[in-house]
Amino acid sequence: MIYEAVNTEALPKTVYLDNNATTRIDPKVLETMLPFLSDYYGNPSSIHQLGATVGHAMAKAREQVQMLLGAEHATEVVFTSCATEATATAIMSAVEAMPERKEIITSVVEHPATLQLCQHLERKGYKVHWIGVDNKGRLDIDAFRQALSEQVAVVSIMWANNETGTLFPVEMLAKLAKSVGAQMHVDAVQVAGKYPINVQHTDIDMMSISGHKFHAPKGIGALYLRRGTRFRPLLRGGHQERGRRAGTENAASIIGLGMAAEIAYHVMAGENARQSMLRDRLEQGLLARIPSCFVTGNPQQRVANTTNIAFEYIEGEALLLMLNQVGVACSSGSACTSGSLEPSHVMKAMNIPFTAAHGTLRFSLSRFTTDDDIDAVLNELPAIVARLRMLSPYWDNDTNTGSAEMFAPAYA
Ligand SMILES: Cc1ncc(COP(=O)(O)O)c(C=O)c1O
Ligand code: FES
Repeated sequence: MIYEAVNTEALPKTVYLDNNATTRIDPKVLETMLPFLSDYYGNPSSIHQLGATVGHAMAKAREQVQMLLGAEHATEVVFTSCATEATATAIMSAVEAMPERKEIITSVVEHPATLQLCQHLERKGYKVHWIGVDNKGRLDIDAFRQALSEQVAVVSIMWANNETGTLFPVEMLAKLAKSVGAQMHVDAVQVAGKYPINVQHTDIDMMSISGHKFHAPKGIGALYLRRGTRFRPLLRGGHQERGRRAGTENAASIIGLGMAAEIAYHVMAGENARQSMLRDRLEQGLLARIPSCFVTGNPQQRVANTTNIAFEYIEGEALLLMLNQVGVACSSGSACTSGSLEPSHVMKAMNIPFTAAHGTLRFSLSRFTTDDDIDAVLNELPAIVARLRMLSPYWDNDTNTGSAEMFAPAYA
């Protein structure tokens, strides 16, 4: 036997609250894709019927994504392999298209796709203005204004933070960027499909989105590229995507992304109302049942599906493992940083105390989240937190309170 199929029957039923890491593919999306993984295998660049069929389906997908983003033209949508590629394309294009400008503005709470690239460019000699946030995760707008000058090639700021869901006022920031002639790139990965976007009526030049965050497959993304934006491709080669992204297209995933965009567009308003009710019930239920915990980020300005809660004096990793044992999947910090013992860069940037930053859990909902999922967490988590606190050196079981100084008077 060449391969062994995964036995999905063996998978336990999961209460899946990790949708900011990735989402399940919507069955309708999968159904739309399947013919393009079997019968319709032509190359969309070919002249013959088999290729043209794929080309037509991709054109429809481009229009579906155009609609989700509120773009003026479908040709402003460039399909990429993921949002990381879209972001790299946007930032590298801006610095290459305007070589006389040697500065970049970004924030300290970006996803590693942006952070790591900007750190790389810093090592290459670019001046990067790292804009900080306050303890609610709100961007320091004064620092942002001060960093603006005609030396800035690109401003790259996320719309919603993947760990806390906190929204940044990117439309206003885009206006400011435009006033100095800088290009504006927005990482809209955690907003697309969850929050209305109408890019046409903004000064945003470029925007990255990722299919797997809204029920399309992993490994497909798109870059919105406003018509007239000075541009240099990251991948050079064939003429695909009008020369803006070479490489034979991932046709089936593009078609899946289109369908996911169309579904999200239609269900968004209702789902936002439904998910924010579920999210608030989860949040308020946990805050009421568990002492010494608090919500991080800005509850007044955030996407509807996310809550990030710090459970003080215990370890997020231990919480995750124990939740996993009872079939609940969520995450601690962001999936990409969870291999490290350091608290996430987002928690550090908000100055969340050490004893709380280590115990943060992110619950992120989707349109597949049910009332029962919320009940499962409300039923299981209080006892898990209590059990872990009994073992915590920072927790006093007599008074049922914690303290950073209890056993470790000096921690850095
Ligand atoms: C805010 C944000 N930006 C970018 C990415 C990267 O997306 P992709 O996995 O498509 O490269 C993610 C996903 O983890 C994200 O949450
Ligand atoms: S790669 Fe998944 S949260 Fe960043």
